[in-house]
Amino acid sequence: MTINQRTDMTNTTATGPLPQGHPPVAQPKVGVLLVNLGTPDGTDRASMRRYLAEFLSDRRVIEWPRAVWYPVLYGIVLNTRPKKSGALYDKIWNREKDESPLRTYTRSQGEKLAAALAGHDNIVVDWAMRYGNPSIESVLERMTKAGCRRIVMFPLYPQYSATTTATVNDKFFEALMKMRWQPAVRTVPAYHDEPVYIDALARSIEKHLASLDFEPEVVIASYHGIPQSYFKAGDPYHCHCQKTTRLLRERLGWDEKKLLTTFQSRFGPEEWLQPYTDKTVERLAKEGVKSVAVFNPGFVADCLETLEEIAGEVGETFHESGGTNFSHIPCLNDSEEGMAVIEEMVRRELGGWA
Ligand SMILES: C=CC1=C(C)c2cc3[nH]c(cc4nc(cc5[nH]c(cc1n2)c(C)c5CCC(=O)O)C(CCC(=O)O)=C4C)c(C)c3C=C
Ligand SMILES: [Fe+2]
Ligand SMILES: [Fe+2]
Repeated sequence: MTINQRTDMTNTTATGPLPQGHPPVAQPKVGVLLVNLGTPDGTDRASMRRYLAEFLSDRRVIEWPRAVWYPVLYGIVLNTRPKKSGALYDKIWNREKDESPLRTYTRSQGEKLAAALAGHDNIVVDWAMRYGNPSIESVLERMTKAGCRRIVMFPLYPQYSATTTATVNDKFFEALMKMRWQPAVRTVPAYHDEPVYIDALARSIEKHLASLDFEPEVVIASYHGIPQSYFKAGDPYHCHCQKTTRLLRERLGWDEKKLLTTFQSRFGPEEWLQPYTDKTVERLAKEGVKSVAVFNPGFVADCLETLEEIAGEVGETFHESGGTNFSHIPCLNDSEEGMAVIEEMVRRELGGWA
Protein backbone atom coordinates (compact mmCIF):
# COMPACT_ATOMS: atom_id res chain seq x y z
CA MET A 1 0.00 0.00 0.00
CA THR A 2 1.20 3.49 -0.76
CA ILE A 3 0.77 6.06 1.92
CA ASN A 4 0.05 9.68 1.20
CA GLN A 5 0.52 8.98 -2.48
CA ARG A 6 -0.66 11.69 -4.88
CA THR A 7 -0.43 10.82 -8.52
CA ASP A 8 -1.77 14.09 -9.85
CA MET A 9 -0.19 14.80 -13.21
CA THR A 10 0.62 18.19 -14.56
CA ASN A 11 0.02 19.08 -18.20
CA THR A 12 2.49 21.92 -18.20
CA THR A 13 6.25 22.29 -18.12
CA ALA A 14 8.23 25.28 -16.83
CA THR A 15 8.04 26.75 -20.34
CA GLY A 16 4.34 26.07 -21.05
CA PRO A 17 1.91 23.26 -21.96
CA LEU A 18 3.26 19.80 -22.75
CA PRO A 19 3.46 19.18 -26.49
CA GLN A 20 1.10 16.62 -28.07
CA GLY A 21 2.22 13.04 -27.45
CA HIS A 22 4.55 13.97 -24.56
CA PRO A 23 4.59 11.31 -21.77
CA PRO A 24 2.69 12.50 -18.67
CA VAL A 25 4.82 14.26 -16.03
CA ALA A 26 3.91 14.04 -12.33
CA GLN A 27 4.21 16.94 -9.90
CA PRO A 28 7.68 16.68 -8.30
CA LYS A 29 7.63 15.14 -4.84
CA VAL A 30 10.04 13.89 -2.20
CA GLY A 31 9.80 10.22 -1.25
CA VAL A 32 10.73 8.55 2.03
CA LEU A 33 11.24 4.82 1.73
CA LEU A 34 11.55 2.68 4.88
CA VAL A 35 13.19 -0.71 4.29
CA ASN A 36 13.35 -3.65 6.69
CA LEU A 37 14.77 -7.12 6.28
CA GLY A 38 11.83 -9.08 4.95
CA THR A 39 9.62 -11.89 5.74
CA PRO A 40 7.83 -14.82 4.08
CA ASP A 41 4.38 -14.29 2.52
CA GLY A 42 3.02 -17.30 4.40
CA THR A 43 4.18 -20.06 6.74
CA ASP A 44 3.64 -22.83 4.15
CA ARG A 45 6.65 -24.69 2.80
CA ALA A 46 6.63 -23.03 -0.64
CA SER A 47 6.50 -19.47 0.76
CA MET A 48 9.19 -20.25 3.32
CA ARG A 49 11.42 -21.83 0.66
CA ARG A 50 11.06 -18.82 -1.67
CA TYR A 51 11.92 -16.42 1.12
CA LEU A 52 14.85 -18.40 2.50
CA ALA A 53 16.24 -19.02 -1.00
CA GLU A 54 16.33 -15.28 -1.71
CA PHE A 55 17.73 -14.43 1.74
CA LEU A 56 20.38 -17.12 1.88
CA SER A 57 21.57 -16.59 -1.72
CA ASP A 58 22.64 -13.07 -0.80
CA ARG A 59 26.44 -12.86 -0.95
CA ARG A 60 26.41 -10.18 1.74
CA VAL A 61 24.74 -12.66 4.12
CA ILE A 62 26.63 -15.85 3.28
CA GLU A 63 30.12 -15.06 2.04
CA TRP A 64 31.20 -18.65 1.32
CA PRO A 65 32.22 -19.31 -2.30
CA ARG A 66 29.07 -20.23 -4.28
CA ALA A 67 30.64 -23.55 -5.37
CA VAL A 68 30.76 -24.55 -1.70
CA TRP A 69 27.57 -22.86 -0.46
CA TYR A 70 25.02 -23.68 -3.18
CA PRO A 71 25.27 -27.49 -2.80
CA VAL A 72 24.66 -27.02 0.95
CA LEU A 73 21.87 -24.46 0.40
CA TYR A 74 20.00 -26.40 -2.30
CA GLY A 75 20.95 -29.89 -1.11
CA ILE A 76 20.31 -29.51 2.62
CA VAL A 77 19.13 -26.12 3.93
CA LEU A 78 16.22 -25.54 1.53
CA ASN A 79 15.02 -29.11 2.00
CA THR A 80 14.93 -28.97 5.79
CA ARG A 81 14.69 -25.38 7.01
CA PRO A 82 11.44 -24.23 5.30
CA LYS A 83 9.34 -26.72 7.29
CA LYS A 84 11.15 -26.05 10.55
CA SER A 85 11.12 -22.25 10.20
CA GLY A 86 7.50 -22.29 8.96
CA ALA A 87 6.44 -23.98 12.20
CA LEU A 88 8.26 -21.27 14.19
CA TYR A 89 6.66 -18.45 12.15
CA ASP A 90 3.29 -20.13 12.80
CA LYS A 91 3.72 -19.45 16.51
CA ILE A 92 4.05 -15.69 16.05
CA TRP A 93 1.97 -15.11 12.87
CA ASN A 94 -0.46 -12.17 12.88
CA ARG A 95 -3.60 -14.15 12.00
CA GLU A 96 -5.85 -11.12 11.80
CA LYS A 97 -3.80 -9.64 8.97
CA ASP A 98 -2.37 -12.96 7.77
CA GLU A 99 1.20 -11.70 7.80
CA SER A 100 4.26 -11.71 10.01
CA PRO A 101 4.61 -9.15 12.81
CA LEU A 102 7.60 -7.60 11.05
CA ARG A 103 5.42 -6.63 8.10
CA THR A 104 2.61 -5.36 10.37
CA TYR A 105 5.00 -3.14 12.33
CA THR A 106 6.83 -1.86 9.26
CA ARG A 107 3.53 -0.86 7.64
CA SER A 108 2.43 0.89 10.81
CA GLN A 109 5.76 2.71 11.07
CA GLY A 110 5.21 3.94 7.50
CA GLU A 111 1.67 5.09 8.25
CA LYS A 112 2.67 6.88 11.43
CA LEU A 113 5.62 8.56 9.73
CA ALA A 114 3.33 9.72 6.90
CA ALA A 115 0.96 11.21 9.49
CA ALA A 116 3.87 12.97 11.24
CA LEU A 117 5.03 14.47 7.93
CA ALA A 118 1.51 15.31 6.72
CA GLY A 119 2.24 19.05 7.02
CA HIS A 120 4.40 18.74 3.88
CA ASP A 121 2.01 18.08 1.01
CA ASN A 122 4.76 17.03 -1.39
CA ILE A 123 6.08 14.08 0.68
CA VAL A 124 5.26 10.47 -0.13
CA VAL A 125 6.07 7.80 2.48
CA ASP A 126 6.25 4.12 1.59
CA TRP A 127 7.91 0.93 2.85
CA ALA A 128 9.54 -2.16 1.38
CA MET A 129 11.43 -5.33 2.26
CA ARG A 130 14.95 -6.41 1.23
CA TYR A 131 13.74 -10.00 0.79
CA GLY A 132 10.19 -10.91 -0.19
CA ASN A 133 7.35 -8.45 -0.54
CA PRO A 134 6.80 -5.63 -1.14
CA SER A 135 10.11 -5.54 -3.01
CA ILE A 136 12.30 -2.43 -3.09
CA GLU A 137 12.10 -2.35 -6.89
CA SER A 138 8.27 -2.41 -7.01
CA VAL A 139 7.92 0.33 -4.40
CA LEU A 140 10.60 2.49 -5.98
CA GLU A 141 8.78 2.25 -9.29
CA ARG A 142 5.50 3.27 -7.64
CA MET A 143 7.19 6.21 -5.95
CA THR A 144 8.82 7.55 -9.09
CA LYS A 145 5.53 7.15 -11.00
CA ALA A 146 3.94 9.25 -8.27
CA GLY A 147 6.48 11.97 -9.05
CA CYS A 148 9.23 11.37 -6.44
CA ARG A 149 12.25 13.06 -7.97
CA ARG A 150 14.15 12.87 -4.67
CA ILE A 151 14.12 9.85 -2.36
CA VAL A 152 15.41 9.34 1.18
CA MET A 153 15.89 5.60 1.69
CA PHE A 154 16.10 4.39 5.29
CA PRO A 155 17.54 0.91 6.02
CA LEU A 156 15.90 0.19 9.37
CA TYR A 157 19.01 -1.02 11.23
CA PRO A 158 20.43 1.03 14.11
CA GLN A 159 23.83 -0.73 13.93
CA TYR A 160 25.58 -0.93 10.55
CA SER A 161 26.44 -4.32 9.14
CA ALA A 162 27.34 -5.36 5.60
CA THR A 163 24.83 -8.21 6.11
CA THR A 164 21.94 -5.79 6.62
CA THR A 165 22.51 -2.08 5.85
CA ALA A 166 24.83 -2.65 2.89
CA THR A 167 22.65 -5.25 1.23
CA VAL A 168 19.61 -2.95 1.45
CA ASN A 169 21.66 -0.19 -0.14
CA ASP A 170 22.88 -2.61 -2.84
CA LYS A 171 19.33 -3.66 -3.71
CA PHE A 172 18.13 -0.06 -3.81
CA PHE A 173 20.94 0.99 -6.17
CA GLU A 174 20.43 -2.15 -8.26
CA ALA A 175 16.81 -1.04 -8.81
CA LEU A 176 18.00 2.47 -9.70
CA MET A 177 20.39 0.96 -12.27
CA LYS A 178 17.37 -0.12 -14.32
CA MET A 179 15.81 3.35 -14.45
CA ARG A 180 16.05 5.77 -17.31
CA TRP A 181 15.06 8.78 -15.19
CA GLN A 182 16.59 8.24 -11.75
CA PRO A 183 15.56 10.28 -8.74
CA ALA A 184 18.23 11.98 -6.61
CA VAL A 185 18.78 9.79 -3.54
CA ARG A 186 20.02 9.89 0.01
CA THR A 187 20.43 6.95 2.39
CA VAL A 188 19.98 7.25 6.15
CA PRO A 189 23.11 6.13 8.04
CA ALA A 190 23.28 3.83 11.07
CA TYR A 191 22.18 5.57 14.25
CA HIS A 192 23.55 3.31 17.01
CA ASP A 193 24.86 6.25 19.05
CA GLU A 194 22.23 8.92 18.31
CA PRO A 195 20.90 10.49 21.54
CA VAL A 196 17.29 10.19 20.30
CA TYR A 197 17.73 6.42 19.87
CA ILE A 198 19.51 5.86 23.20
CA ASP A 199 16.87 7.92 24.96
CA ALA A 200 14.03 5.99 23.27
CA LEU A 201 15.55 2.66 24.34
CA ALA A 202 16.07 3.90 27.89
CA ARG A 203 12.49 5.19 28.18
CA SER A 204 10.99 2.02 26.80
CA ILE A 205 13.08 -0.13 29.17
CA GLU A 206 12.15 2.01 32.17
CA LYS A 207 8.48 1.87 31.22
CA HIS A 208 8.54 -1.90 30.83
CA LEU A 209 10.45 -2.55 34.06
CA ALA A 210 8.00 -0.34 35.97
CA SER A 211 5.17 -2.62 34.76
CA LEU A 212 6.78 -5.82 36.12
CA ASP A 213 6.08 -7.33 39.53
CA PHE A 214 9.79 -8.15 39.94
CA GLU A 215 13.03 -6.28 39.52
CA PRO A 216 15.52 -8.01 37.20
CA GLU A 217 18.95 -8.54 38.71
CA VAL A 218 20.42 -8.57 35.21
CA VAL A 219 19.20 -6.94 31.98
CA ILE A 220 20.54 -8.26 28.67
CA ALA A 221 20.87 -6.30 25.43
CA SER A 222 20.69 -9.12 22.90
CA TYR A 223 21.73 -8.30 19.32
CA HIS A 224 21.47 -10.49 16.24
CA GLY A 225 24.87 -12.10 15.67
CA ILE A 226 27.10 -12.24 12.62
CA PRO A 227 29.98 -14.65 11.94
CA GLN A 228 33.23 -13.73 13.78
CA SER A 229 35.01 -13.83 10.41
CA TYR A 230 32.93 -10.87 9.11
CA PHE A 231 33.90 -8.82 12.17
CA LYS A 232 37.59 -9.71 11.66
CA ALA A 233 37.27 -8.67 8.00
CA GLY A 234 36.19 -5.18 9.10
CA ASP A 235 32.44 -5.13 9.64
CA PRO A 236 31.86 -2.43 12.31
CA TYR A 237 28.68 -4.09 13.61
CA HIS A 238 30.25 -5.46 16.81
CA CYS A 239 31.62 -2.03 17.77
CA HIS A 240 28.28 -0.36 17.01
CA CYS A 241 26.49 -2.84 19.31
CA GLN A 242 29.02 -2.35 22.10
CA LYS A 243 28.67 1.42 21.82
CA THR A 244 24.88 1.32 21.95
CA THR A 245 25.03 -0.71 25.18
CA ARG A 246 27.70 1.55 26.71
CA LEU A 247 25.68 4.71 26.01
CA LEU A 248 22.58 3.05 27.37
CA ARG A 249 24.40 2.04 30.55
CA GLU A 250 25.48 5.65 31.02
CA ARG A 251 21.95 6.92 30.33
CA LEU A 252 20.37 4.44 32.78
CA GLY A 253 23.12 4.77 35.40
CA TRP A 254 23.73 1.00 35.42
CA ASP A 255 27.06 -0.83 35.68
CA GLU A 256 28.56 -3.62 33.56
CA LYS A 257 27.10 -6.32 35.79
CA LYS A 258 23.55 -5.01 35.47
CA LEU A 259 23.47 -4.51 31.68
CA LEU A 260 25.16 -7.13 29.48
CA THR A 261 25.69 -7.38 25.71
CA THR A 262 25.04 -10.73 24.02
CA PHE A 263 24.48 -12.07 20.49
CA GLN A 264 21.72 -14.38 19.30
CA SER A 265 20.40 -16.22 16.21
CA ARG A 266 23.49 -18.21 15.22
CA PHE A 267 23.24 -19.90 11.84
CA GLY A 268 25.56 -22.62 10.51
CA PRO A 269 28.73 -24.20 11.86
CA GLU A 270 30.98 -21.11 12.06
CA GLU A 271 31.84 -19.26 15.24
CA TRP A 272 29.65 -16.14 15.64
CA LEU A 273 30.02 -13.03 17.79
CA GLN A 274 30.04 -13.89 21.48
CA PRO A 275 28.86 -14.15 24.22
CA TYR A 276 25.82 -16.05 22.94
CA THR A 277 22.47 -15.03 24.44
CA ASP A 278 21.19 -18.55 25.18
CA LYS A 279 24.44 -19.65 26.85
CA THR A 280 24.57 -16.46 28.92
CA VAL A 281 21.03 -16.87 30.22
CA GLU A 282 21.74 -20.50 31.08
CA ARG A 283 24.94 -19.55 32.91
CA LEU A 284 23.22 -16.78 34.87
CA ALA A 285 20.43 -19.11 36.00
CA LYS A 286 22.96 -21.78 37.02
CA GLU A 287 24.90 -19.15 39.00
CA GLY A 288 21.75 -18.39 40.97
CA VAL A 289 20.38 -15.31 39.20
CA LYS A 290 16.60 -15.56 39.59
CA SER A 291 15.29 -12.60 37.56
CA VAL A 292 16.33 -11.50 34.09
CA ALA A 293 14.95 -9.16 31.41
CA VAL A 294 16.08 -9.24 27.78
CA PHE A 295 15.62 -6.62 25.08
CA ASN A 296 16.72 -6.36 21.43
CA PRO A 297 18.15 -2.92 20.60
CA GLY A 298 19.21 -3.98 17.09
CA PHE A 299 15.68 -4.85 15.96
CA VAL A 300 13.45 -1.94 14.96
CA ALA A 301 10.41 -4.23 15.12
CA ASP A 302 9.49 -7.44 16.88
CA CYS A 303 9.88 -10.47 14.63
CA LEU A 304 10.67 -14.16 14.68
CA GLU A 305 14.06 -13.57 16.28
CA THR A 306 12.67 -11.58 19.21
CA LEU A 307 9.21 -13.10 19.76
CA GLU A 308 9.96 -16.76 19.17
CA GLU A 309 13.67 -17.02 19.91
CA ILE A 310 14.00 -14.66 22.88
CA ALA A 311 10.54 -14.36 24.46
CA GLY A 312 9.94 -18.08 23.72
CA GLU A 313 13.05 -20.28 23.59
CA VAL A 314 15.50 -18.24 25.65
CA GLY A 315 12.82 -17.68 28.31
CA GLU A 316 12.34 -21.45 28.50
CA THR A 317 16.10 -22.03 28.78
CA PHE A 318 16.22 -19.61 31.72
CA HIS A 319 13.41 -21.40 33.56
CA GLU A 320 14.77 -24.87 32.79
CA SER A 321 18.18 -23.82 34.15
CA GLY A 322 16.73 -22.71 37.49
CA GLY A 323 15.64 -19.10 36.87
CA THR A 324 12.31 -17.81 38.18
CA ASN A 325 11.36 -14.52 36.50
CA PHE A 326 12.01 -13.82 32.84
CA SER A 327 10.67 -10.92 30.80
CA HIS A 328 11.16 -9.90 27.19
CA ILE A 329 11.07 -6.13 26.67
CA PRO A 330 9.34 -5.37 23.35
CA CYS A 331 11.20 -3.65 20.51
CA LEU A 332 10.50 0.04 19.88
CA ASN A 333 8.08 -0.99 17.10
CA ASP A 334 5.56 1.79 16.28
CA SER A 335 5.54 3.15 19.85
CA GLU A 336 5.80 6.87 20.54
CA GLU A 337 9.48 6.35 21.49
CA GLY A 338 10.19 4.32 18.35
CA MET A 339 8.49 6.80 16.03
CA ALA A 340 10.45 9.68 17.58
CA VAL A 341 13.66 7.97 16.43
CA ILE A 342 12.46 7.23 12.88
CA GLU A 343 11.02 10.72 12.49
CA GLU A 344 14.15 12.50 13.70
CA MET A 345 16.46 10.49 11.44
CA VAL A 346 14.20 11.10 8.42
CA ARG A 347 13.73 14.83 9.10
CA ARG A 348 17.50 15.24 9.30
CA GLU A 349 18.04 13.62 5.90
CA LEU A 350 15.18 15.64 4.38
CA GLY A 351 17.11 18.83 5.18
CA GLY A 352 17.07 21.18 2.17
CA TRP A 353 14.65 18.87 0.30
CA ALA A 354 11.36 19.43 2.13
C1 LIG B 1 24.20 -16.27 7.87
C2 LIG B 1 22.97 -15.97 8.10
C3 LIG B 1 22.45 -14.74 8.70
C4 LIG B 1 23.08 -13.52 9.01
C5 LIG B 1 24.52 -13.12 8.82
C6 LIG B 1 22.07 -12.67 9.57
C7 LIG B 1 22.26 -11.35 10.03
C8 LIG B 1 21.28 -10.53 10.53
N1 LIG B 1 19.90 -10.73 10.51
C9 LIG B 1 19.27 -9.68 11.14
C10 LIG B 1 17.88 -9.53 11.34
C11 LIG B 1 16.93 -10.53 11.14
N2 LIG B 1 17.15 -11.82 10.77
C12 LIG B 1 15.95 -12.49 10.69
C13 LIG B 1 15.75 -13.81 10.32
C14 LIG B 1 16.74 -14.67 9.84
N3 LIG B 1 18.10 -14.46 9.81
C15 LIG B 1 18.73 -15.52 9.20
C16 LIG B 1 20.11 -15.65 8.93
C17 LIG B 1 21.07 -14.63 9.07
N4 LIG B 1 20.89 -13.36 9.58
C18 LIG B 1 17.71 -16.45 8.81
C19 LIG B 1 17.96 -17.76 8.09
C20 LIG B 1 16.47 -15.91 9.20
C21 LIG B 1 15.10 -16.50 8.88
C22 LIG B 1 14.43 -17.17 9.95
C23 LIG B 1 14.94 -18.54 10.17
O1 LIG B 1 14.77 -19.39 9.31
O2 LIG B 1 15.54 -18.75 11.22
C24 LIG B 1 14.89 -11.58 11.05
C25 LIG B 1 13.41 -11.92 11.22
C26 LIG B 1 12.54 -11.85 10.01
C27 LIG B 1 11.07 -12.06 10.33
O3 LIG B 1 10.30 -12.18 9.39
O4 LIG B 1 10.61 -12.12 11.47
C28 LIG B 1 15.50 -10.34 11.31
C29 LIG B 1 14.81 -9.05 11.66
C30 LIG B 1 20.27 -8.76 11.55
C31 LIG B 1 19.99 -7.44 12.27
C32 LIG B 1 21.51 -9.28 11.17
C33 LIG B 1 22.89 -8.75 11.33
C34 LIG B 1 23.27 -7.73 12.00
FE1 LIG C 1 19.08 -12.75 10.54
FE1 LIG D 1 34.44 -3.79 18.69
